Amino acid sequence: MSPQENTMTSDTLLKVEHLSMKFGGLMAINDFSFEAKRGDITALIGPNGAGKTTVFNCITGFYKPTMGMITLQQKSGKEYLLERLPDFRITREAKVARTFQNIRLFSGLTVLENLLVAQHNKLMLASGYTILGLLGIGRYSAEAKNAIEVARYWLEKADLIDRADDPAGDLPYGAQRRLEIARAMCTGPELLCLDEPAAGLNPKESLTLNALLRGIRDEGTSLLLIEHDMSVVMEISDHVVVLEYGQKISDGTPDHVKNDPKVIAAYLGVEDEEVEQVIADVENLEGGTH
Ligand SMILES: Nc1ncnc2c1ncn2[C@@H]1O[C@H](COP(=O)(O)OP(=O)(O)OP(=O)(O)O)[C@@H](O)[C@H]1O
Repeated sequence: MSPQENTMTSDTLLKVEHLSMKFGGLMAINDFSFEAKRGDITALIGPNGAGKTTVFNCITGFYKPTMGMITLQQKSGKEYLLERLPDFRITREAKVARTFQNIRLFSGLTVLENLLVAQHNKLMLASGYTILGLLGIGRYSAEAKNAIEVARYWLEKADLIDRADDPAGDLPYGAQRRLEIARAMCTGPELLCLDEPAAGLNPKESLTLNALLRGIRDEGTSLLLIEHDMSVVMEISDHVVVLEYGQKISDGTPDHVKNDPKVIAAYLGVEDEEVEQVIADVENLEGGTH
């Protein structure tokens, strides 16, 4: 491993350095480094099995990496070494929220209740963990009111306010995805990690999702997403990082990555020496269609 350089600037939100993750004999992530800037939507892409979810699981504390360092710098300048924290502290203190590939809502609770459960920690703290606190004496009732305001705010943003009292399980698939994102936002994250948010969405739902994600970024929460839907990635990302076989093969703007021969080769599954031929073929095809 090369010596660590301290290149954190005030706009660096997340810095992943020399990350490696081994499962038995399989090196799923191999010396992977990248940075995500505050205020950006950063996309992590790559073919199936490239290691994207493993990177997410290391950032959010579900896995402890075999090697490497993951630093999160909050707006206040406070830094957290995520690889050293248990997952609940990554959520609560470092303020990293996530959603999963499979929807994980409380389907029997209403849409609003799902958002209030997300704020449970804050409410319990305000109660002082006492029965008098819970009965509304002290800070609890003010916090409970605030929790409903926060929930309302994100329901409006996610275009779900009309469904607030319906069971979450009754919502269409795309609306459930937005509810998961709204629920994560109720925890007030600095970084929101989304694992394939557009999976299974129809084109209209996909557009609504794009608008929600841009809105979240514009309000000051940075996003890191894994996504297979390239139209979503190219449309909303500020920065794209590409993984193949656990290693970084490209890193830059959507336009840079889209035209990178290594990325084209990885997605088409061709050998490096065949890339130039593939690009020439693609250019010929494009020429033929003008
Ligand atoms: N808990 C685990 N135990 C053993 N191997 C694992 C584990 N998690 C992931 N892997 C392996 O690590 C490699 C990377 O998997 P990962 O799920 O991170 O890829 P991915 O890029 O997210 O794939 P996909 O796009 O298909 O979701 C794969 O070979 C996978 O089988």
